[in-house]
Amino acid sequence: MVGILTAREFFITTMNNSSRSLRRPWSALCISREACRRFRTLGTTTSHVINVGQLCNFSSSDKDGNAELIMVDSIPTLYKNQPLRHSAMGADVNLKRLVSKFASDPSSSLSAKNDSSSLSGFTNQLDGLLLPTHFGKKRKTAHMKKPNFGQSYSTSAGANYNSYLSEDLSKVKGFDICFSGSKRSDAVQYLNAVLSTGTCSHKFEASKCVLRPGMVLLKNHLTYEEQVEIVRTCRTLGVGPGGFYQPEYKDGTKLDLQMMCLGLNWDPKRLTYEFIRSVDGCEVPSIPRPLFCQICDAMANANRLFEKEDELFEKEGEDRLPFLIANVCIVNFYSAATGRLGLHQDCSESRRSLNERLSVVSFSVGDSAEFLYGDERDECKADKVILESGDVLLFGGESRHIYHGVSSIIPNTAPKKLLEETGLRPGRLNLTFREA
Ligand SMILES: O=C(O)CCC(=O)C(=O)O
Ligand SMILES: [Fe+2]
Repeated sequence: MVGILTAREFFITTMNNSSRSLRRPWSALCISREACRRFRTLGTTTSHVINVGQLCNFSSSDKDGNAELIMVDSIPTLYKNQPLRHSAMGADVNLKRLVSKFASDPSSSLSAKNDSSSLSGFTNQLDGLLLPTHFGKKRKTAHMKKPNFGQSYSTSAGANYNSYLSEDLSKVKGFDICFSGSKRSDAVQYLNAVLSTGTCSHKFEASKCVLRPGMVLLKNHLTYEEQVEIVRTCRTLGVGPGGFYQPEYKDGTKLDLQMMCLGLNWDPKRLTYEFIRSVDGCEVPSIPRPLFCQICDAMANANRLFEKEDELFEKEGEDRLPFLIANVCIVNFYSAATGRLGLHQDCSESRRSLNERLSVVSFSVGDSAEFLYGDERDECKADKVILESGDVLLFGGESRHIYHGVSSIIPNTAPKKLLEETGLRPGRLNLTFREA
């Protein structure tokens, strides 16, 4: 039940009370920490304001209990008090339309008339409103060739490439998830060799399935363009301050992956979240706005699936995925050779987030992973699913506290086109979003 408007400094999200986990109708204007600070000092005209961590929600509802898009004064009056009349899952579509209109309407750019001087700092941030390019865009079916698992190639470039598979990433300083320069051309040469073998299979039908109550896998949910953008964004952030590093637990054991956190930092030594990264004192980069749209889209899609099941089996909807307002994104890069993550529960989040069993949303990009999940910390008893590039996995509600982990990365399984276009190293990028 969500629509989202991405601008440079804020986004809008609405839900209605058919989202049972939420149990109250609301609509919200959520803004970045920086804008939020300004907002707090401004006051608003909305019925009530709730502060959730670094986000502000402004909420109200119409008499039917549906969400109403309430704009605060700094937002153009154009859509003020326009009720979103919709039933259940139509909300996101309507709001997207509304939001597109809002974003494309020249009269919606904030005029000085409406602005008190104290608002101008914030309203400046609304200039150049941008809708993410993937909004409402039709999914393209990619026809890409893909090698069989474990296939080996005997070109000299192939040999080079395979040697990167066993590269010891702990020695890489300022870790770059992508190749550049001559390494990149070697990799491309290798990929061309792979593509010309003709042994690759097609894939990429978007599909979805409920793996267990509260756990949904959206196959090939992220478009190819989104995957490219995710690699590029993570690469840029990853080489900067607060970027990728190889973390370790309290006992000094290193994790078999490179990690970077966005929004808040997760400290594997203390198993808590922090604003400043204790390992090196770096500030934590923000979560890039387009990712919020993708999370919301995935949540809405997953819950739609539950709704269908409910209709089919006349159930009451207790399997739904409680909605999160993500303020943390943990980005892991697993090398194809050694990347793994033992079975664990995600339990560093706040008591509220855990008690309400708010969903964790996970994006996979690059090589496929063998993902294990189950009720016990026992790999033998765990179920296994392959997560491929573009897949989105959600677990919340009844499945929020499952044990899960990555037993291995399957080499040579990333979409070749993605590797060619981005230079992504052999391995897998995983982004998990949570509400801390
Ligand atoms: O890589 C994955 O799919 C899982 C990551 C994960 O569980 C975590 O970061 O807590
Ligand atoms: Fe996890």
